Amino acid sequence: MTQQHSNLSTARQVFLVGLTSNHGNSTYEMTELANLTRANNLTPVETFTQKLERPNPATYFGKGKVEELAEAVKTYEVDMIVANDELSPSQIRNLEKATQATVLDRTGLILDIFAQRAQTKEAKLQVQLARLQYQLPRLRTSMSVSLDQQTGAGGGGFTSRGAGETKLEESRRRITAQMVHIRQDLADLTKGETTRASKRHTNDLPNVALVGYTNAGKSTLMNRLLERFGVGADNDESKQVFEKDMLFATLNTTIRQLTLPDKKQFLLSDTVGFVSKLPHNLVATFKSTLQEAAHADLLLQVVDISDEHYKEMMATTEKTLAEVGVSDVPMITIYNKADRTSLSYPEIAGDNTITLSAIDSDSQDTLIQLIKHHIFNDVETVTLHIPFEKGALQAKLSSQHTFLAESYDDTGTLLTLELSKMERENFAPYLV
Ligand SMILES: Nc1nc2c(ncn2[C@@H]2O[C@H](COP(=O)(O)OP(=O)(O)OP(=O)(O)O)[C@@H](O)[C@H]2O)c(=O)[nH]1
Ligand SMILES: [Mg+2]
Repeated sequence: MTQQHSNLSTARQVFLVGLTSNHGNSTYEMTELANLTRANNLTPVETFTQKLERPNPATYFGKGKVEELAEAVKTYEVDMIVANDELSPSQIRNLEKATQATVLDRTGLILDIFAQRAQTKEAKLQVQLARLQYQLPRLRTSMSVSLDQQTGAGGGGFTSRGAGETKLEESRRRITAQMVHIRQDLADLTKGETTRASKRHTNDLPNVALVGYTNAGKSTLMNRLLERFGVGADNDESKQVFEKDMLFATLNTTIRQLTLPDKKQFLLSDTVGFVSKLPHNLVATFKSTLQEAAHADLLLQVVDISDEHYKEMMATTEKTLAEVGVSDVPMITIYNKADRTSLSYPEIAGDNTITLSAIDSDSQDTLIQLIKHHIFNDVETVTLHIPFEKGALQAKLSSQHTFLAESYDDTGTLLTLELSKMERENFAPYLV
């Protein structure tokens, strides 16, 4: 079913439907749903909401509202409805029957967008797996829809049922087998990932991770910092990431090394952005991508301060981070896109907050100072004794530090230099 939606013409008009309740923020969620809908090349023309504490188990909306919706579908000649929640297979089926329109739920919508955006092999496999998981219990619905269309029948008549049942089981088996395959491919890929991740950790450079709501400006900030400080020995380090004014521009994690003018270095990672009610099976399949932040020494939460819903976006980000198990990592909040507001920038408030514009070089400098304050605040002058046979270690230290003193004894070199707490722990065996 979801494949059909991806192939639609750009102008397809749809209705948005959602529930409001006493808790939750439905205005923001419906705005977000409209943005997600546009991101999937659909045009929302009207929004229908109903105040219900819980969705109607059969039809999502209550009876009267469903009738109103069916009327409107006829009047506006709209043939698709997008719901703000994940619906059960039977809710979709019943609502489709009552309104004669195709029903796409929030999960299907987000999965479609992810499928269109996925670029890397890992992201493609992750989306494919999440999609199959979503489709498996919904096979009957999607089949009856496609059968209806093929035969031109109104309601999936009895004649096609026998053949359909067998086909259904065959499809289930095929999908399950496909899922096993994809899981294996992902496991093989992730094995490489883990090796890379552990390499990064022995690399003893501080890890700083950009996180935040989709479209907040994470990739833009990454690129602007790379242009100025991405001068690693490996040319690849300065390679730019994809930035664009669209939801979910980034679906993978990129890690780059930054070298500041005083030789201090750290790793910066950019990753997939968040949205509220991120489908559970997407969170599960993207867990390894989303979890990059869990290993960080410092999080940079990028917030689009020019968006009136920025507070809800921050709450969404924090909720998603907790969901993927990121906790107790220090965080700087970056109020970005200040150039679109009347706020003055760059401006630091306290230790953990900065208002700035990613595209302004003063802002970038101020941000770097703040990052340095966090990750290099615990430097102490120490002396290390590096045995002569550890020449590579000494070379590495010299590429990352300025030595305050250097001398020799019978077995090795004595180096006096400034090291962070983390580095002191890593070099503990060599401390004098
Ligand atoms: N005016 C202004 N625009 C910005 C700023 N930072 C980012 N943008 C724009 O915001 C849009 C989204 O930027 P991205 O960097 O792709 O956002 P992202 O957070 O990486 O988004 P996802 O990858 O979708 O999670 C782009 O059109 C950027 O040009 C800023 O400081 N000021
Ligand atoms: Mg991005």
